[in-house]
Amino acid sequence: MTDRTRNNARAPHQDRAPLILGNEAGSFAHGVLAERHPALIRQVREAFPYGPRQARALDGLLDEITGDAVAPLPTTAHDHRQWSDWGREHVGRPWFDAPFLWAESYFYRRLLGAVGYFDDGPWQGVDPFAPFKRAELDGTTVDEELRALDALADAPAEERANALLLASLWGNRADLGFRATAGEPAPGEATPGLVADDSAALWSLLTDAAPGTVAVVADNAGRELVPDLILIDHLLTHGLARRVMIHVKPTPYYVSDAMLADVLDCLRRLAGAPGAAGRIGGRLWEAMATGQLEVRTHPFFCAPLPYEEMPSDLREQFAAARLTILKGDLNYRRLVGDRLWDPTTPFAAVTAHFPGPVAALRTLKSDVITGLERGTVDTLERSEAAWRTSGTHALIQVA
Ligand SMILES: O=P(O)(O)OC[C@H]1O[C@](O)(CO)[C@@H](O)[C@@H]1O
Repeated sequence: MTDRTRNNARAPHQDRAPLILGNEAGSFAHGVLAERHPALIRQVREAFPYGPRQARALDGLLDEITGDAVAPLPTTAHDHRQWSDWGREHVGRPWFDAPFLWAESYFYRRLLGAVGYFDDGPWQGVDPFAPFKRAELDGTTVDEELRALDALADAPAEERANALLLASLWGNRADLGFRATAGEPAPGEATPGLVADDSAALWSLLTDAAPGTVAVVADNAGRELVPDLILIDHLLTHGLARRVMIHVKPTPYYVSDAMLADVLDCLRRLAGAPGAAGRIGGRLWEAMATGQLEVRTHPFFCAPLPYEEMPSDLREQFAAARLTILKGDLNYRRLVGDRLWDPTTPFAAVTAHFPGPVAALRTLKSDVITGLERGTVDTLERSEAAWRTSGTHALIQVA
């Protein structure tokens, strides 16, 4: 048992920070529920020639989320019981009054229901976000990013490692959910900056003297997953990890979140590229075949719950890892709790529930933040109003 598994007590700050709800007009959370979700329904409706039943269901969901109370899942749904348990306090009440994390997660579940994702029939398992993910992965930006690997091939190992870590970190900026609202600027247009940088602590946990298993909890597909896979290749080829488990979503979620199909698309994209990228793709393909790289998934990854409430089978997997790398904003919210923390609340305190060493690699795209120095917070507050949510800033935090 590690120190962390023994230290399962609630962080002392846990009960003091309020949960983020969607009902404060002008807040980031309210904007997501009031603007991004309706825009996303319209985009999905246009991206497929859905039949009348699906179109009606999407229109109904649009009406519901913009005015009506939260409706339950149909009793025939495979996960009806689970969601009625999770939604006991929210079903029948306004969408905006629910915790932001719950409302977003349930929205994606309902969207999948509307397009028939779980129903018997030809639309079963058709990812409503696949056209957006595919367009991004096929884009020329990915070509440029892959070509840049050639220049890095001869760089000293440490420089290369840090460049790949930063590429994986900033890959989180390319989140398609951000693009749902027309006219919203793409994240990261301003000068990027790290608000916390524990990269030295991260590397110190990964030693080639006794490499262990590294868990990577992936976030977005495409332009985030490609650099994640490249970083994983670096860990494996330099003996910094004996095995890597990459955890992905079991069903489509938050628009661009990665599933197994997306991992395979990215591997094909890499393997089919010229130069260093192609070699990396070939090695990763082989690593999958030998089990050195393993894709895993779990229903908990689409649950509206913080990691503190993860089930024991997942907890055991993370406890066994030398390091778990959690990618992205949503994983961060679920790691520390979707709460309006004082930004100086220690990251180690709010992640004490996690069963093993954990690193968060995240661009800032929601109000949640912990572990900052007071001076950093003061500078950020003076410099830019939207530093918490615009994706212009990022962090690497380790505990
Ligand atoms: O892909 P990421 O980095 O998890 O970001 C998803 C983010 O999108 C939002 O849901 C808004 O749509 C954020 O609140 C959320 O955390």
